[in-house]
Order: sequence, then structure tokens, then C-alpha cells
Amino acid sequence: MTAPTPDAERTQPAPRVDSEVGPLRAVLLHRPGNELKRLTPRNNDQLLFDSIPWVDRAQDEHDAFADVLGGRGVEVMLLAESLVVALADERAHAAAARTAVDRRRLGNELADALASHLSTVDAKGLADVLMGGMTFEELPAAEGASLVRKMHHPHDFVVDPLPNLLFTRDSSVWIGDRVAIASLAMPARARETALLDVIYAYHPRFRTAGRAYGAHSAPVEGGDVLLLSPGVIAIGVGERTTPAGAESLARSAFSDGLAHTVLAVPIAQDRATMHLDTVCTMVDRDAVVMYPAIRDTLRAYTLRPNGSGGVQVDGPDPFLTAAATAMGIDHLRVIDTGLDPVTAEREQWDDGNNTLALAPGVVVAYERNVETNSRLADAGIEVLRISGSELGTGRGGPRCMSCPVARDSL
Ligand SMILES: NC(=O)NCCC[C@H](N)C(=O)O
Repeated sequence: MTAPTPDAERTQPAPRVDSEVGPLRAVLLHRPGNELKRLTPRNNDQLLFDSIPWVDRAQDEHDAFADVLGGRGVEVMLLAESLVVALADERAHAAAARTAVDRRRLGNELADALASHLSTVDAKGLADVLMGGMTFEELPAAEGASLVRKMHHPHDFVVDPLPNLLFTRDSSVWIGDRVAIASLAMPARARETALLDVIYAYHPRFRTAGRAYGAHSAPVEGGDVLLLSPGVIAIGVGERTTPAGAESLARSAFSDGLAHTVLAVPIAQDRATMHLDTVCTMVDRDAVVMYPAIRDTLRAYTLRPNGSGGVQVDGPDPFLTAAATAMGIDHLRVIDTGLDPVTAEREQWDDGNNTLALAPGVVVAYERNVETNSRLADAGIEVLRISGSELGTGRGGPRCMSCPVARDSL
């Protein structure tokens, strides 16, 4: 006789995402932690935050975000907990510890000392260092009395903190039943993917999941990847994702049978528009909310398999036309926020266009974007408003802060 399936297992949906708006079943979030306490006015620019967040309040805001999702029946997985579970496997522990040791910066003696120290800490302790970083003064005094140690300030980092873990959207993306680990462009975020790699390889929930995109190095960030409909992927190309990254992801998705069309969408290489999802997110099966200033100028190259192992590239064409054609619909509706240019620019900066769909026509949005939200509501979209005064200091909204792991098919 086989043992009955425990309730917890029975209710966990299998990882699979093939759209932006299919009913959301499971999501990976990161509750901000000690890594945010590392931000100072001296390092916040380099660490990609626009100001210094009030950490307790950011945690409260994040808890409220998670509660909204949980209240709608979404299973919320937390990155820190998932990492600790994965690190319980000694192979994961060893692999993850290696990724924290920057031999080039520390030199061999201190690098060896740090590696030996990390090998002695438990899974929780290692996860804390991997996420929150470690300063020279925090490294136990016995470890490595090197010149490097003597010449660094006690508050310099031996292991850099990762405050942008908050934005789980960017470091990995589910396409169908496979997960693509991103290749993050900014040095301040590059190490995040090592943590995701360990979680997806060793957390029991993901152990059997296939990988998409493989170990490519051309930059692709998840905020640039929109699953417009099953088989159709839009990839923003700008400050973060490069043309080579978009082409590489397209080839890989074609060869794995995960997509039949990829749209490569050039976006301005600015901080305000660092990812495609800062200017455009889907709010319904056939509708997007989009920054009005780019509505008429956004274009797309259309990539399709050419039938002989290569890729055919057409365009560029207007994005809305190319997207509708690829999706097989008459047109892709743009919810017209109708905002004056100054309000539109302010609300775009505050992630007004960065919504997370929980189902067709139901989105989570920052409450501060009053005008955009009321236009969405007027268009029949249910807007679940959350506070983001502190969360937004890293320049990311509800979509940026969530990596959907399971959505029902439309
Ligand atoms: N998808 C997104 O737009 N993510 C926001 C990332 C914000 C983060 N501070 C960054 O600069 O990468």
C-alpha cells in the first residue's frame, strides 16, 4: 500500500508558467532582510538603490504584499527559507560557499581562510552571509591575518550584500515547465543567480525541474521577459538584456519547444526603463498597461525558427502589431492611462506600469500611483493596492518583486 499524500504536498502546484496572467498559484518572493541594512549613502548607487530604505517598514510592506497574494490563494515561497532548505544538502553548501569567495579581491590567504570559515557554518548561517554579506570586522579574528585584512576598513565587505534579492523577478524566469537562471548585467547583482541556482538544484520542490537557457553568459534579466501568451515571449533589450542575450534565449526556447515566436523589443538604456516591465505589463489576456510616452514608438523584431535549425529575424515593426500577430489576436489592448506627460513620467518612475497579474483582469499595484490605478479600475481591472514607499526605494514594483513559479493555463 502506498502512503497517503500529505496535504502540504497535495496542494502544491507543479512549477509551470506559460503566460503573464494565468491564475497565479505559486510565487517566489524575498522578504527584505539584513542585506538592506548594509545600504549607506556611500554605497546605495553602486548597490542600485535610490535611497536608504527604512528596513522595518519595508518588511511590513512586504508582509502586506505577501498577505494579499496569500489571501487570493497564492502559495508564497520565500527565497531565504528555500535557500536554507537547499543548503541542508552538503553538496549545495559546498557549491554555494565557493560562490561567496572572491579570490581576486581577497587574495589566496584570506580567500582560503574565508572558505574554511564558511565550511563550518550551518545552512542558516551560510544563507545569512550569502544574502546579507560579511564585513572584515565580522570575519572571525582568527581567520587570515593577511595584508588584505589589515589594509581594508573594518566595514568593507569580504562578501558583498545582495539588497536586490528583493526583486526575484530578475534572477530567474519560469518558461513552461523549465526555469531559466538569468545572467544579470550589473556587478551588484551578478551573484544572486548563484543562490537561485542552488535553490533550483537542491530544494526538493524543484529537484526535477528542467533548465532553460542553460549556462549562457549573455545578459538576460527576468524583468525583460514577458510571456505574452503560450509560445510567445517578448524580451526587452536595453540597459540590462543585450541583443546577444535575447537571441540566445530565443534560440534556446525554440530548441526546447518552449516558444514559437520571440519579440526582441528595444527599450531606452536608462535607469527609469531598466527593464521592459518598467514600461509595460500585462493586465488581461489581451491587454497591457503601458507608459504612454512609448506607446507609439515601441517596436519589435520578430524571431522565429527558420526550419533548418536557425532563426529568422523580421522587422522591426510596431510592438503592438507584432505582438498581436504573434499572439493570434486582432489587437493587443492598451489600457489608456491618458495621463498628462508629467504625471505619467512620475508614475512610471514609481513603477505604475509594473503590475503583477493574479488572474486575467486582477493585478497588484503600488497604491501611490493613484492616477494610473484609477484608469486601470475604470477599464474594469481589479487593482489590489499595496503600499511601497520603502520597497520602491530600490526602483521596483509588484512584478519586479515576484517570480511566478506556477500559473494555471489560460
Ligand atoms: N524588473 C525590474 O524592473 N526589477 C527592478 C530591479 C531594481 C534593482 N534595484 C536593479 O536596479 O536591478
